[in-house]
Amino acid sequence: MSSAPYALERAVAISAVARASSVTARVFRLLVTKSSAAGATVTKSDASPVTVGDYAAQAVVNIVLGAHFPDDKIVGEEDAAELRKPESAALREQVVQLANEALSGSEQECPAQDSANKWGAEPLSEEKILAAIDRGNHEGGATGRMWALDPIDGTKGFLRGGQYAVCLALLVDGKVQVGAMGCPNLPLDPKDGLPKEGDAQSMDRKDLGAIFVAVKGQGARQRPMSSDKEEPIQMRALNADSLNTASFCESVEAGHSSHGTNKRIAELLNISAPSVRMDSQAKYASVARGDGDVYLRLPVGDGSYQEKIWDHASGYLLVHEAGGIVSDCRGRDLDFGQGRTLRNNRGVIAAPKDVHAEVIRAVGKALQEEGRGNL
Ligand SMILES: Nc1ncnc2c1ncn2[C@@H]1O[C@H](COP(=O)(O)O)[C@@H](OP(=O)(O)O)[C@H]1O
Ligand SMILES: [Mg+2]
Repeated sequence: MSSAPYALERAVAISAVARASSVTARVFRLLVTKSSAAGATVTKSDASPVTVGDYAAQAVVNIVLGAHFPDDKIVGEEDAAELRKPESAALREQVVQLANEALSGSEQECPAQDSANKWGAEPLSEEKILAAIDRGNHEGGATGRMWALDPIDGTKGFLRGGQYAVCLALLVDGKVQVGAMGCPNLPLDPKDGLPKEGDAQSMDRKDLGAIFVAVKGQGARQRPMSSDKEEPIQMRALNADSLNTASFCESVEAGHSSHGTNKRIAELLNISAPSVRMDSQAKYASVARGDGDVYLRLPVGDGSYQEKIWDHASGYLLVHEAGGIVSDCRGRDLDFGQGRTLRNNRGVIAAPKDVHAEVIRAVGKALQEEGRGNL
């Protein structure tokens, strides 16, 4: 193991994300109905895949973290309250089984050196799995060590067979120090193109699945889901003269980010390429490796929605370490030390560092035009 700062945290985060990503990919395959016919569509049988996948992935990550860093706090999206209800018995059983399967996986499947299985060789009891899920209920804050976890970010993408991400980040005194993101449906090489959503054959492509990892001050890298061959990644370096050649990405969901405002910002910047819509923090990974350049997440309506720290922490560090800046729509740094939400920020803008200020000027102008200059 390297002696670089946060080397152990980095390795454990990769391992946790790899194990959790294998759970989510398995859940998708088990619980959706899928025909093997060419071009067949994937349709989900009900809403349960995401629930089972979320809980099992959060249990796995929290158990791996707990085994290595028992004193660290965890701010996770899920808790086990629903799962503990008598009527959830069947769901609970699936979660326990899936989590135990992922935790017993061999080192080959999860090459990040936690094969010692510090949680023990025996399957964990139902109560231990539920308690592990509930370890994610920390309130966050500006002091100490804590992990932010989104076990399935981009729930809607997951259900559609589109993009989703398992996102984990270590915050120390409110600053992101380590970020790891598993993107099971993202091609390793962007030239291969995104899989067609919901297309069974496309989902079985062997070139899909990447883990992105960054440590503050040590750069950003990507690696395949199933090997430890890492490559550095970098944003495209844009300047004022080339900004009009940029491409930008945004959420698929019109309720999560104002598509109209995003479009106007692109117009103001003379960007003519249409937006790329993608679910989850895979957007951060995509711009961090230069598939696209700018990520626009302009709030809808009065901007009262508070973004969640687990929806941005790992992506924020990836982009910073790949040569970019991530801020809110006024250009303020994201403040991860305010609890479970980014309550001091509104919206999110990620761009290469030399053009970020220019993008923020266009954001301000577009919001003024809409009478939302006070956001
Ligand atoms: N009104 C809103 N504005 C912005 N983000 C929202 C939102 N409502 C939900 N979200 C968040 O948007 C995330 C998905 O991001 P994206 O739209 O980029 O795919 C969701 O994460 P989950 O899918 O983990 O619930 C959810 O936390
Ligand atoms: Mg999320």
